[in-house]
Amino acid sequence: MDLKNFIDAAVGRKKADIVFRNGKIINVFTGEIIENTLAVKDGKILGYGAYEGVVEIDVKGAYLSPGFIDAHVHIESSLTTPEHFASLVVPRGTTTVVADPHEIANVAGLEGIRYMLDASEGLPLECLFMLPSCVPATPFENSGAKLSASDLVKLAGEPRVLGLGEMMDYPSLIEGDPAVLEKMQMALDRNMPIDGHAPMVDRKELNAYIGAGVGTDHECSTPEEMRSRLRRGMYVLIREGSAARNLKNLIHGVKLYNLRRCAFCTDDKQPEDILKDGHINYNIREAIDLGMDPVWAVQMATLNPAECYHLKGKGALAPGYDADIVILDDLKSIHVQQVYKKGVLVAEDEKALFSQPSRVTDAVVNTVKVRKIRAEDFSLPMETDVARVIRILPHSLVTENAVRKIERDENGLFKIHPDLDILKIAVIERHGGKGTIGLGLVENYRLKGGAIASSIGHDSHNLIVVGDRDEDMALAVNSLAASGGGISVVANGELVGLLPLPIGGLMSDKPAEEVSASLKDLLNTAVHTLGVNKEVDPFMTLAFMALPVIPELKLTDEGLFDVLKFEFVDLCIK
Ligand code: HPA
Ligand SMILES: [Mn+2]
Repeated sequence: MDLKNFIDAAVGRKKADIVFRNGKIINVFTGEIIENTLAVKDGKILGYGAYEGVVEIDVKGAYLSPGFIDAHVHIESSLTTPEHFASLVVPRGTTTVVADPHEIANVAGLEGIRYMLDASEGLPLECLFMLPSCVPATPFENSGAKLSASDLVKLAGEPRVLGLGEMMDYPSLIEGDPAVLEKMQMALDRNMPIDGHAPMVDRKELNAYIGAGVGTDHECSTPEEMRSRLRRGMYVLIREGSAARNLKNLIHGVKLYNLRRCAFCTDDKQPEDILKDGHINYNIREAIDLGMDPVWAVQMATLNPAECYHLKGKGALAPGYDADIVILDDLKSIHVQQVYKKGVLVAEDEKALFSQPSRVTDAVVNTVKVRKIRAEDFSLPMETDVARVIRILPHSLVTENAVRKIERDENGLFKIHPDLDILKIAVIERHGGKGTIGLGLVENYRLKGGAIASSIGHDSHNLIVVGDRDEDMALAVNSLAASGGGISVVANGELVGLLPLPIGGLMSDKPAEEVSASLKDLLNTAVHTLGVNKEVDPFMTLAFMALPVIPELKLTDEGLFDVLKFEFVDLCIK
């Protein structure tokens, strides 16, 4: 910033670049809403007062808010590249995100993270990154990369790298695992923030976890869990996404005294949910609808995450701060009229005024490396007719470890029974490694007469397929492998739906609206042609079926995993 220019404009010796007149300015430092003129110079806020500007904008009584900040997001979960993700969220008021690229990192390692840095360069959405601390998420799966402290440190100096990403392997941290402590030390030595992920951890283990340097948690699901973290000085990121929705349960846990340590995040939000409901503006609106003071809600989306991640000059409309400004109709609808990024108009009436095509590198395409899968790969010999079945729960990432009687054919192989809602599920290693295939059984998905496959399988992103016909399962997998990854639907031997996700097997290079429309078509096909249970999001459910850190029973490419016992278990019960 040119100091002389700023000072001349601030004292009025020179004109401001832009002046916003007749606005209600939301002051997140004092909680006031101040009717005044707001002035901007060289992309910075000059402040309030009787300014004249080269450009004068009469906002006619609208509210002026600092740009919204998503405190924790996996951009890849939007199924779109950073360029198209920006076009999706900026018009809804989000001007900065703190992103954890562990999805693409599990597929393409450091080159995957570099891709996210390059693809987000120069966008009106400021994408700041946390280095993924758990790649792979656990030792019980085969990912496309393994990242140690000596790997991560190579990116620690990047200007838009903030800190260390969600420390999901909290058992190893609490046990003092040397490799985990080395990653922690790398961040601590650089005074970098460290994100947490520690559902149900409490008491002395939580003291150890926080005292070692972990500063945030977005996995709280109850006010008690929230309180236990706030009491220990942690920031609590209240999550409202497509997969996990904790806002309603937690928002009343935000009190005047702990407000400053509370922020909003989305974690994982699919394009159609962002198009339908919004992004961080949705979190703000929901909080206000549930009775929260509007300025509190705005502060949780602006100043608090900025302070949490040491984002100097962000999160408020104050002298010298970035002119990231969101113009709102009112403090009820939180409808966004216009968005300014560093003083430049970048969105109006929920439409982006910029367009940056996807910039893709070789490191993140052709990442599905798997042999041709055959129907017989899914034949399932069963020693007994009692099995451990993954029972899917509606609108949840948690599954139940159910014991069920199953049918076997004359050769002792698992046989689909028309009256039993028990399907085969498989996880296939696809990074060109061991080619391992984990086989299991799943209940309450309710698919009939086909198969669904996906290359989104948190966090190792191996291929996941569910079905009641082996040939269709093979066709579903081979179809998405041929498109470099994606989501495929097969019914009665025919491929009836395919959403290519050629970037890492996770993201499309197409605009969000197109991706959303394709996903909606696939969803309709899954429900209406294959009869998949409407209560479960067929693709999101599959996406988390291989994540062995969320209870109770999950499946990785190495086999069936009891998350509570934290060990592999047999499919058959003898
Ligand atoms: N979202 C995406 N990836 C994850 C999550 C999550 O909530 N938890 C562990 N890996
Ligand atoms: Mn993930």
